[in-house]
This record gives sequence, structure tokens and C-alpha cells, in this order.
Amino acid sequence: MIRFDKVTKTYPGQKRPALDALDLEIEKGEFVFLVGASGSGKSTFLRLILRETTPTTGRVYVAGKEINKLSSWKVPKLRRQVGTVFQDFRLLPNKTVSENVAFALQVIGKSRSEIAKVVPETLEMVGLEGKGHRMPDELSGGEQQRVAVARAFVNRPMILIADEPTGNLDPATSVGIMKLLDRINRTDTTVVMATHDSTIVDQMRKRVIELEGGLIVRDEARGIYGYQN
Ligand SMILES: Nc1ncnc2c1ncn2[C@@H]1O[C@H](COP(=O)(O)OP(=O)(O)OP(=O)(O)O)[C@@H](O)[C@H]1O
Repeated sequence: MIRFDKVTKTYPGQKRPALDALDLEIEKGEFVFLVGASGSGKSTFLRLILRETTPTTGRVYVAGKEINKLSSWKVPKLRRQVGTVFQDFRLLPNKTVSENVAFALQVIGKSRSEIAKVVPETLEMVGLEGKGHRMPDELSGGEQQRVAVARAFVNRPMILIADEPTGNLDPATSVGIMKLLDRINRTDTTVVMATHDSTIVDQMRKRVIELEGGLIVRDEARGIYGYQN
């Protein structure tokens, strides 16, 4: 589903690469935690999958396509297949919960009737039934993140990328969000999650890839967090 072939990324003006000759494969339906100290290259890795940045050398493949060869007009199509969830939720503040989720479908041209059907189903799936009319600032942090997960998943992407999705949440709320991501993963969606949350990584025992200075220093099938923050 995702393949990195000797991927090096050196940002302009930097001497050391943010990612250094990375070779890696993530299969369809896997759940992968990306761990490592601040600056180890996690966000760069995720941004490469979304083609928000391009490798200096090497190739990135998503669903069999070398995405750096995609012409720019095909990039939106790639991004439709990759849902994203971030630490800071990134909801549209002037839209209701339902509108936030619906917007993801409107921009890709789904019909009104499909949107009317799918949005309530997805809100129910994330445990927000009855809250569709609320504004984001009328929700708790955990609820806002549920909206963000609903928005990322409403289009049934092949891949879900989560960059520190529990970073702003308390431990109990974080468990709820992880249960959701686990459920989404069970629908055969590939999940890649960058995190500093050792408790969650240790509880879930999924594949763990540790980066250090742009290199993979550990890749375990049912790993633990394994280092001190
Ligand atoms: N736009 C940029 N321009 C220059 N250097 C950058 C840029 N983005 C990241 N870097 C550098 O690349 C390296 C990897 O950064 P990256 O953001 O990928 O790390 P990270 O593991 O996601 O860190 P964090 O856990 O703090 O989010 C760091 O040395 C960082 O300073």
C-alpha cells in the first residue's frame, strides 16, 4: 500500500537529511505507529505520503503508483484516498459538525442525497449521533477529534494518516479515539500514526517503526514504545 524506495529528503538549506535512504513497505490493512524523538523525521515521512513534499532522491509509492511522478492535477485524487487527522483537529470553526463532515464530500462532488445518507451514518459510527448541529466550539476536545476522524473517514479512504491525534487529549479520551482508529483499521484501512504517546503504543501492540535522525532504527511487528521521551 505504501512503499519507500531509498527515500532521502534534505530540506533546502539543511546539511543533514530529515530522512536518510529509507526503505520500507507497509501492507494494506496494517496499523503502524511511527515513533521517535522530536525532529527524527516522522512528519516528513507523513508529508511524503501525502505529496505535501517530495523526496530529494528515491521513490515513494502509494497504492502501486509512484506519487512523485503524478502530475499536479492528479494530486487531489491521491489525497482523497488518504484521510488525515492532526493533533489540533483543524475543523472549520464556522460550520456545524455535520457541515464539517459533509464538506469533505462536497469538495469531491458527491451528490446531496449521498451526503445526506453518509454523514449521519459516519457521525453515529464515531459516537456523535445527535450532535451534528453543534458548532465545534460547543464540543469537548475528544468530541472535536471524533469529528475530525469522521471527516477523514467519511469518504472511506484506503489510508488514514494520524499525526499525534491524541496529543491534546487526556488519557481516557485518547483511549476512545484509539478505539475508533482501531475500528477503522478493521475495515482494512491502512493506518499510519505518528505519536509520542507511550501508553497507547504499549497498550495496542501494533507494528512500531522508530526513527532516529532520519533513519529507521527499529521495526517491530508487535512493538512497544521503547524509549524515553
Ligand atoms: N520545512 C522545513 N525546512 C527545513 N527543515 C525542516 C523542515 N521541516 C522539517 N525540517 C527538519 O527536518 C528534520 C525532521 O523534522 P520532522 O518535522 O519530520 O520531525 P518529527 O519527527 O516529525 O518531529 P516532531 O515529533 O517534533 O513533530 C528536523 O531536523 C527538522 O528541523
